[in-house]
Amino acid sequence: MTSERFDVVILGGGNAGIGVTGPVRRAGLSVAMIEPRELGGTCPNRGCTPKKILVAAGQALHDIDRASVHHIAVGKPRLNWAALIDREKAMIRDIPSNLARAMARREVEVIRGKGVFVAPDAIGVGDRLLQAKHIVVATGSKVRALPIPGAEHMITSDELLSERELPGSVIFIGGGVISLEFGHVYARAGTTVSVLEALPQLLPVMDCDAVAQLHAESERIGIKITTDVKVRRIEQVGHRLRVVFTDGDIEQALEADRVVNGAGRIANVDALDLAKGRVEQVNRRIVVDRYLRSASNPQVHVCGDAVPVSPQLSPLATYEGEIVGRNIVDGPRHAPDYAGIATSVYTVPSLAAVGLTENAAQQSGLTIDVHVNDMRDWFSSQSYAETVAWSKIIVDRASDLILGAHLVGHAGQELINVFGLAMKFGITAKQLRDNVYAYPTFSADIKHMLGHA
Ligand SMILES: Cc1cc2nc3c(=O)[nH]c(=O)nc-3n(C[C@H](O)[C@H](O)[C@H](O)COP(=O)(O)OP(=O)(O)OC[C@H]3O[C@@H](n4cnc5c(N)ncnc54)[C@H](O)[C@@H]3O)c2cc1C
Ligand SMILES: NC(=O)c1ccc[n+]([C@@H]2O[C@H](COP(=O)([O-])OP(=O)(O)OC[C@H]3O[C@@H](n4cnc5c(N)ncnc54)[C@H](O)[C@@H]3O)[C@@H](O)[C@H]2O)c1
Repeated sequence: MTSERFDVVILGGGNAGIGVTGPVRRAGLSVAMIEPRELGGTCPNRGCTPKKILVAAGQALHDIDRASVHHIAVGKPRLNWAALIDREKAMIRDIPSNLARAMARREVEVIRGKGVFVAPDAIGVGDRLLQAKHIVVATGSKVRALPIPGAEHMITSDELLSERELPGSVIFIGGGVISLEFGHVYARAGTTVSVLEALPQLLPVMDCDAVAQLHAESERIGIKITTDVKVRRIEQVGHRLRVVFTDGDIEQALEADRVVNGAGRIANVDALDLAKGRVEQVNRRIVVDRYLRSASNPQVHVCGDAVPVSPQLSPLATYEGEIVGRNIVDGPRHAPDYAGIATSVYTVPSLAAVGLTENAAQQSGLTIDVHVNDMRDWFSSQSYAETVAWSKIIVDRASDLILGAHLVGHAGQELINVFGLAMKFGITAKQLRDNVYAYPTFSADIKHMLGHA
């Protein structure tokens, strides 16, 4: 086997891998990208983008449900689920080929297959051997396997985005982002939805008061939520599935047409033969330094969901990819800064957040002001007949800087970026209050969310 030489070999053609290509190609380095599936990876093909198309349908059903508040009489909506899935697939169909053209324009050689380490500076893919000055692990994440009997009966978000038949009932194991986002769409479409969460709180990393708002709203639309449970096993019962779990000492069971593994995703690095690359891992997590390089082999860089220590978010994967690309070009100078990264749970209404939760802010030792508002009786909320409209903004009293913002409803998935911008560029609470906003908009309420100085 003759070896080919590249400056950079990237494993994975998702957001992270593609993010690397900009800086390294601008610097004129030769690049090979290895990808076995659709270019673009999870976000455009099996994640954010197709999911949001279903969420948009859920929003439409919500709006129809609220139509009577505006004195609009509508009949019971009928959702053609198969046609919705077809619309979703049609909308994302061209993304991989568009990205292939973009990679060709950047003169990145895309190689089809799965890459594995064969040496600290070499990757094998099919019958090719690629030697590289820099190797980038951008292989994303995969659903965390659950070690329970009957785990093989579970499906994942991949199937939820593809199945053309709307199930009558679904049990989600795990009360995280994926379960709640799909659970809201399904519940609005008429499916009976149950969520079983191991911890006392849904979305354990989010602000507990914000989660309480979303929890109540999820129950209002009919989702049955049980927290603090231990799932024991899954059994086939005819054409249905039964999930057996314990709630305290009491064994209980729920039955449904489908059971979904929504119990988290882990870095997808266990099939890479990391030992041959001299890449240290602990519990199947690559150990990285602050520049996103392997702690044991600095020729190897890691970005996106494959990084075990940063949130699994699509814009963050692109950002980390760009950081890795810049470090390859400039040497190890650029470390990621995760402050001010806004995120949203795309339920209807959404839960949007940036920065510290109140608990984390309390523990930071800073003196904080916490502005909490139930905004349901504000004019903007009433105009749009919002069912929930809630905000918590946390401000550092000494510097007047925003430490965290948590919004449920009230266009939070858009407004959160204003708070993210403020956090990143040091805009104070006073400056946010002093800004003149277009009126009437949800953004104009930012002034009032911050209370009076
Ligand atoms: C259902 C769902 C919804 C989501 N919604 C959102 C959202 O709304 N907002 C948000 O910010 N994030 C969302 N995410 C998370 C987001 O999709 C990921 O954080 C992001 O796609 C990660 O990008 P990545 O490049 O690190 O990994 P990926 O996009 O997964 O790319 C990794 C690529 O590596 C390839 N690969 C694997 N093994 C090898 C190998 N051995 N050799 C070569 N290539 C290999 C894979 O085929 C894959 O294409 C969602 C995720 C899911 C599952
Ligand atoms: N809107 C978005 O930005 C978005 C959307 C979807 C996914 N994502 C990303 O994908 C990642 C994976 O999503 P996810 O929803 O699978 O994970 P998650 O980490 O959001 O939630 C997993 C949940 O499952 C619970 N859990 C774990 N083991 C369990 C068990 N045995 N029984 C019951 N509950 C259990 C956890 O306590 C947690 O609440 C997220 O962390 C997120 O970063 C982001």
